[in-house]
Amino acid sequence: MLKAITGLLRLSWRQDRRKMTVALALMAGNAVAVPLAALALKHLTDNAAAGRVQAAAWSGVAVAAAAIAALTCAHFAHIAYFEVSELNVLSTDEQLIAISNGTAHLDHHERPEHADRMALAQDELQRIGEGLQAVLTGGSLAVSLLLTTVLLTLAHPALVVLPLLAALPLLAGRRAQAAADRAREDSTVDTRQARHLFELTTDAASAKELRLLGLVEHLQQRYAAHWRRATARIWRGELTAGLWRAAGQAVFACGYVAALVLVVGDAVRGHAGVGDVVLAVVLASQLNQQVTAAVTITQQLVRSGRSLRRLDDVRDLVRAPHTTPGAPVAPPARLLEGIRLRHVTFAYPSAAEPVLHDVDLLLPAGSTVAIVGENGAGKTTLVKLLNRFYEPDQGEILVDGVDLRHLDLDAWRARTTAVFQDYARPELTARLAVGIGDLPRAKDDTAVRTGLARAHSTVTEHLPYGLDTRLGRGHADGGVDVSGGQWQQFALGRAMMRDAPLLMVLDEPASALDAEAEHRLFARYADGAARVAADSGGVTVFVSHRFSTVRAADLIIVMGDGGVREMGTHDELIRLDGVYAALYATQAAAYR
Ligand SMILES: Nc1ncnc2c1ncn2[C@@H]1O[C@H](COP(=O)(O)OP(=O)(O)OP(=O)(O)O)[C@@H](O)[C@H]1O
Repeated sequence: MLKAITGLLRLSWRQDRRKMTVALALMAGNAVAVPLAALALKHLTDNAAAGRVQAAAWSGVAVAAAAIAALTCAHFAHIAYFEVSELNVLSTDEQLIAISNGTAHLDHHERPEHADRMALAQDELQRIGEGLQAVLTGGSLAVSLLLTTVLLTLAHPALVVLPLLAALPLLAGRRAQAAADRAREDSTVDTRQARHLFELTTDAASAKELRLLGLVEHLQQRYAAHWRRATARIWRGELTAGLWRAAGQAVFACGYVAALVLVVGDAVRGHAGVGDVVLAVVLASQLNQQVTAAVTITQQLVRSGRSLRRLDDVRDLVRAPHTTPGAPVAPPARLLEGIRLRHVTFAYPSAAEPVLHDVDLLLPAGSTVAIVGENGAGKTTLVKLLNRFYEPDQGEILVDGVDLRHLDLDAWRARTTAVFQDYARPELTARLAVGIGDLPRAKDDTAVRTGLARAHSTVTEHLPYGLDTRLGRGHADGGVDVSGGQWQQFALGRAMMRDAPLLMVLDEPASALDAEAEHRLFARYADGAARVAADSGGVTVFVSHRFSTVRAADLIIVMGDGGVREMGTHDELIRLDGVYAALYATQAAAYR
């Protein structure tokens, strides 16, 4: 908890020192004012009982002043730290984004725990705003408690025990919070499943399939089952937490009653004045409120500490950034030989079996290479290795003879471009949705139009405001919903923004098009690729399931059984009469 407090204070101090100083001063004022009001009340009572009118009047003024200070200081402090709290939320969100994207690796994104931890961190970090309030109120409470203890001891030495008893509800409160948090955590898998099912059943993309397959009721039942399981777990956790809290409060309540009996007894025996009784009654009831508040504050602090630790949980999954052995080498201006995979073996970090085993091949400079193979054969994995999202466990990838691991990663990425199956759908203007393919020229209309022309796309011509059209529904002034095929064209345009890439990956970039349209696209694209290849010797890698498209490639790689099964031109592979020839014949027959 101490780490959470210092972490939150450091974070807030960085946001705005002036506002933090004001807030700290006002909270200190609040801390002192509350017990002082009780002390002033004791004097008021004693003076009134002794008939000292003027002194009683001054004591009355002191009571009023302390009471007003207690009320207003906390209020104005809140105004001072509110903005800092909001900035804290922004700052932790930014940290989360930075951590999640802080490595060139991809594996954390592809692990289910990452989605879980991100969802949890995102949810909980929204509440980090209350963390600062908890720290300041907690600090103020600690000072108040200290003063209250001193004053109580002055009223009767035995009353020093009372604040110690206050520790029990605090400890019980921590146990309670831990139980509630554990239950929440245990239910995240169910909550995530329920959320996914909710999205699936309300998403326009799946609506058709769900109706046709008659799945709606089934999915609804599964959604309800997950939700019920999650809710039951959370309820059990909250019940345990409630029992812990009640037990803690009960112990303190017994001490409170005993304290009052003690002081009243003293007064009856004439050892204490009426003012002392008033002081003890007021302080003990203040203490009760302070303890109740302290329990809540402790819970908030534990939660804030946990929220801050969520950042570390996400950070733990994100592997260290790629390191380059030795000084990074700049990628070649022009490819002369090509990209060679030498005995490459690769297994995903979460899997035991390698997806690629001893793959040995050359993607010649300036060529168009098609990769085919059944689902799960490792085609996408191969192109992910070429982009260095992962690194081979054995073997090496050589770019004109230089190990990819020795190349300056940012410089290599700047010379590659790609369209993946799961392309991004950035809800920006049409211009930016394409332009961000080459950030420095993102707003350059000519460059954007060139990108779209290279992708043979006329997608923006059908939009109401051309390049200025806002895509998607997430805009205050309305946006345009575009189809899956149109999003894909934006992704293609984006990939074509960069001039003279050394590697262009098109991983089923035309899956939203029909076979004929894909074939035409690829044929036209191959012309463009030849032009690019003439400039930079760049390699174009095309992943497709459609053999009519594939046949035009300079080199066709057939993947399967964890490696390359066949390799050659279309004619060579047909002559070979192996897997490719058989699959080609099957697809050709289907189209006839
Ligand atoms: N992040 C990952 N973690 C673990 N295993 C993975 C991961 N990504 C893919 N795989 C597994 O690796 C194998 C190859 O996947 P890959 O996506 O490369 O196949 P593919 O040939 O591109 O398939 P498709 O034609 O369906 O796109 C599959 O068995 C897949 O389940």
